Amino acid sequence: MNINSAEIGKLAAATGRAGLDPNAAPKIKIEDLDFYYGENHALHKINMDVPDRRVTAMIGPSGCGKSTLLRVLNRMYDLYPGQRAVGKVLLDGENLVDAKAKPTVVRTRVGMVFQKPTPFPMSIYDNIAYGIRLHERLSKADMEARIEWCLTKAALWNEVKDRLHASALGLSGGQQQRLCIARTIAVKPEVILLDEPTSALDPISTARIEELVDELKSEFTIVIVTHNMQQAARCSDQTAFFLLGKLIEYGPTNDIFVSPKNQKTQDYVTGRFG
Ligand SMILES: Nc1ncnc2c1ncn2[C@@H]1O[C@H](COP(=O)(O)OP(=O)(O)OP(=O)(O)O)[C@@H](O)[C@H]1O
Repeated sequence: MNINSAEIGKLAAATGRAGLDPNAAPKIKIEDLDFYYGENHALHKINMDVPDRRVTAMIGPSGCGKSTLLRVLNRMYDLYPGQRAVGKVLLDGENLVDAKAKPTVVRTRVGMVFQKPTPFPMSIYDNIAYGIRLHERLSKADMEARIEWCLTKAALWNEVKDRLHASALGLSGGQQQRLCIARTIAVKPEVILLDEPTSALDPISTARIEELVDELKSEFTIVIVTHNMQQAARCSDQTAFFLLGKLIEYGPTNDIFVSPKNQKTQDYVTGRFG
């Protein structure tokens, strides 16, 4: 895609951003993180602070390690033998990649939404109740209240409230993705990871998800991987640019798009490579 840097700069500068409190502790502190797929050294000494209740975008060309880093943040790699992380990922000070941290607990605190909507082949209600029941025992009334709460947060309640017991597979792609976001929110995570959440969606559904991200950041810390420069410029407060498994530049989104310090960042955000 040919990207107009002036246009993206305007987008980045125009988005209302609260700015960071320099005294606030980061929600996630990544320290000297390396990651290996067997012999393949995919991430190299990543150091990065993810601010609390802000949107952090990860950008970079295919294969630079964005999804790998996202998968480290909720211990997804544990499901695959031979994959290992070395270093620290501190969530409020607790090292998530330490052997002592339980992956199931980590995944409750750090939820993930994937590229393609992945509803379970069951009702809308059960799609959400399923995850809640793994962690909590709620009365019927409390379960119903929780389901309404998370569907409202995911901007889907009005569209589905009269068909909660219909199959989730009957929803449109954009509605399915909002259901997946509702399902993630339902267990009250602290961090939400979004891996190219709109790449399978049409422009209207994409706009709704972007609005939703903006609303959700008042309560959740959000990390989004995107190939869409306009989306990163529109949605995020902080942007991290990766190349070949290394973090090249990280800072306020306006700076990354308008006045990057590194020539490689400049080349990427202006569409000169990648
Ligand atoms: N399962 C795997 N086994 C071995 N190497 C892998 C595996 N998954 C990814 N890699 C390698 O790790 C590196 C980073 O890949 P990753 O998927 O994190 O990149 P990415 O930036 O998310 O790319 P894309 O934008 O295409 O999704 C690449 O060199 C890739 O080939």
